[in-house]
Amino acid sequence: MTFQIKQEIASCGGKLMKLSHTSKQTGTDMEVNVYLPKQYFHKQDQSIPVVYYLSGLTCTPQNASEKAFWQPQADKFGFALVFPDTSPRGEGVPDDPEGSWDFGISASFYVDATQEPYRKNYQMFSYIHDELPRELSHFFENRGSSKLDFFENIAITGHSMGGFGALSAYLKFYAERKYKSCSAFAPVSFPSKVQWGRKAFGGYLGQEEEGWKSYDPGHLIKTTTNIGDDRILIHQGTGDPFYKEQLKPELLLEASKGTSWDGKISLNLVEGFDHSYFFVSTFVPEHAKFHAKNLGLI
Ligand SMILES: N[C@@H](CCC(=O)N[C@@H](CSC=O)C(=O)NCC(=O)O)C(=O)O
Repeated sequence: MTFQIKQEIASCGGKLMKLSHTSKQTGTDMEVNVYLPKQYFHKQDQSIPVVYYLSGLTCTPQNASEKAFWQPQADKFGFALVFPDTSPRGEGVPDDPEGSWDFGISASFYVDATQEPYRKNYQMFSYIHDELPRELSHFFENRGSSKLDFFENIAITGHSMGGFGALSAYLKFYAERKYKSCSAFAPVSFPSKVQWGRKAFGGYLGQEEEGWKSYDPGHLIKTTTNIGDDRILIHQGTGDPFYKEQLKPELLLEASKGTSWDGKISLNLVEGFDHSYFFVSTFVPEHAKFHAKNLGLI
C-alpha cells in the first residue's frame, strides 16, 4: 500500500513529510514522519543514509519531529530521519485493559505479539524493520534526484521504550550488521527486570520468560558477539523520575561485563536532566555525530 502525503512542512534546510499508509503487519493505518535533509534537494544522484528514531510511551511520530531538534543535525551531516508511530491505533485495536499508558496503544514495545488479543495488530517488530523500510523505499524510489537508503547504510536510536526498541533491534540484527550504529536516550535497558518491561513482555509475548530473551538487550548483549570495535552510546539523566525504577541502564552495563561488549557501552549519566525532550534535544547533537561517523558521513 502506498503512502498518502498528509503534510509537507519546510523545516530547517529540508522538509518534514507527514505520511500515512495501511500496514499489512498491523492491519491498521499507520502514520510516519520522514525528514528529508537539505542534501536530498541540493545534491544530485547521491545516496542519503537513514537514521530511524523510535519514540517512547504515549508518543506519536509528532513528539520527536517537533521537540527533539534532529533536523539541524540531519542537515549538518546529510542523513534522513524516519519517525515511526509507537503502536497500531484505531477502531478495534486492543488497548490496556486498565487503560494505563504503559501498555497497549502508544506502548507496543516494538515486538511482534504472540498473545491474544494483541497478536493480530501488534506486529511492530516486523512493521518497523521490514514492512516500513520496504514501503518507504518503494514510495521514494522515483521522487527526487537523490536516493534514500532505507536498508543498507542505516542507524537506529530511540528514547525510553524506543531506546529499548533500538537496542533490541540493533543486537538482534547485529550478526548481519543491519544497523551500522545504535544509540539510546534513557532506554528501558533490561526490560525483563523492570515493571514496564515485564508487563509489556508478559502481555505481548506471554508469561513464559524464555520467550522474552530474544528481545531483551540484557540477554542479547550476552549472546551477541561484538566483532569489531562497535560501541553503543547511551545518555541518562540523573533527574529522570523513571531512571531508578524502569530504565536502569546500569543493569545493561552489568550484563555486558565479561562479554565482547564489556567497555563498549558508553553510558553517560548527565547530572540533573529529566526524561523530557529538553533532555533528548540537548544530547541529540552528540548522537547525530556518533551516527554520522558510523554512516561514513564524517
Ligand atoms: N504520560 C505520562 C508520561 C509519559 C512519558 O513521559 N512519556 C515519554 C516517554 S516514556 C518511555 O517510554 C515521552 O516521550 N512523552 C512524550 C513527550 O512529548 O514528552 C505521564 O503523564 O506521566
